[in-house]
Amino acid sequence: MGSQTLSKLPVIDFSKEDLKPGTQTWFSTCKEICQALEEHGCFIVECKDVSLDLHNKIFDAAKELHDLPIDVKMKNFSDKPFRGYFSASSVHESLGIDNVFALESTQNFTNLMWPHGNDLFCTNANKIARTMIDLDRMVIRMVFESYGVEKYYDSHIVSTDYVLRLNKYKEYIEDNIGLPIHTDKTLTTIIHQNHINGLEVQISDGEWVTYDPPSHSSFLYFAGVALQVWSNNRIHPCSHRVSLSAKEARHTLGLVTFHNGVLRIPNQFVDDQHPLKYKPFDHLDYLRQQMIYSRTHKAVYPIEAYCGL
Ligand SMILES: O=C(O)CCC(=O)C(=O)O
Ligand SMILES: [Fe+2]
Repeated sequence: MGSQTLSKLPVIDFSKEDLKPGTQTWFSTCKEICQALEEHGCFIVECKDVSLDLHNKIFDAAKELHDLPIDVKMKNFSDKPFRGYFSASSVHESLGIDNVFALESTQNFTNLMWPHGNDLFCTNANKIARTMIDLDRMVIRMVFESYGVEKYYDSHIVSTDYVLRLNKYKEYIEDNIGLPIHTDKTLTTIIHQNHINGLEVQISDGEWVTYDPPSHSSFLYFAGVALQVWSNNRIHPCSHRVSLSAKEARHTLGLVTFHNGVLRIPNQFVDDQHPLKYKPFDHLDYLRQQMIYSRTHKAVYPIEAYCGL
């Protein structure tokens, strides 16, 4: 953390005092965000909202969670994809707090994991989730304003589901693949990590770049496939992976968002140069079909095959 070298990933500063709707800083930041999403599908955000104390406490709490017995962690079940416990490799484990916008969900999750309660976990998970949701909403608002579709912002937010994932990658032993190369099947993903690097992102010229957060208040923002569909292909998710090399476990928090219902492409994205690329997109159905497809074909279900025109 705290690399002084110039980042190859765009870094967007959200800590400026005058970053308020209508200001010059707001407009220039909106432009930077859309450029970053169109060019790379991701960017680093520097926030001012995460204290070092919260950063440390949430990762202590995440460690305590992952130290629970496996049969307890597996109680974190959901019939919807990407919401409950899963393990993507021999060194990876992930739990999810579904509908994390509601404090009650974090309380229920905490009580499921610790029947005698764990206030420290609940309070800090709720705090970091609120920060990440606010960040996501601000980015989405800026994206909608930039493309001149702000009238759809409120209904879009109402239809967004927020899930907080708590990921652990074991220390490096022999297999260094924490998460294989993928693009996110979400609408958006925000990653916050402890002091162990490992997330690598493929930028637009094909180069793989390690995410080295500038501070404890940094986040990596990713566009998912649903944002690609929504933007009629203006925005593309980028490939990324997690590689392990450290002798210590890597912990990350991921706020993943999904569209609840059918996502339609705003008319503003369609013209002679940009013909309509996709049918209305049912995100949950796509995730379910994607899981079935990947099991039978051992490959990702291409979005064009699912709902391309
Ligand atoms: O944990 C990380 O660093 C990345 C996680 C990720 O890529 C994902 O959950 O899709
Ligand atoms: Fe990812």
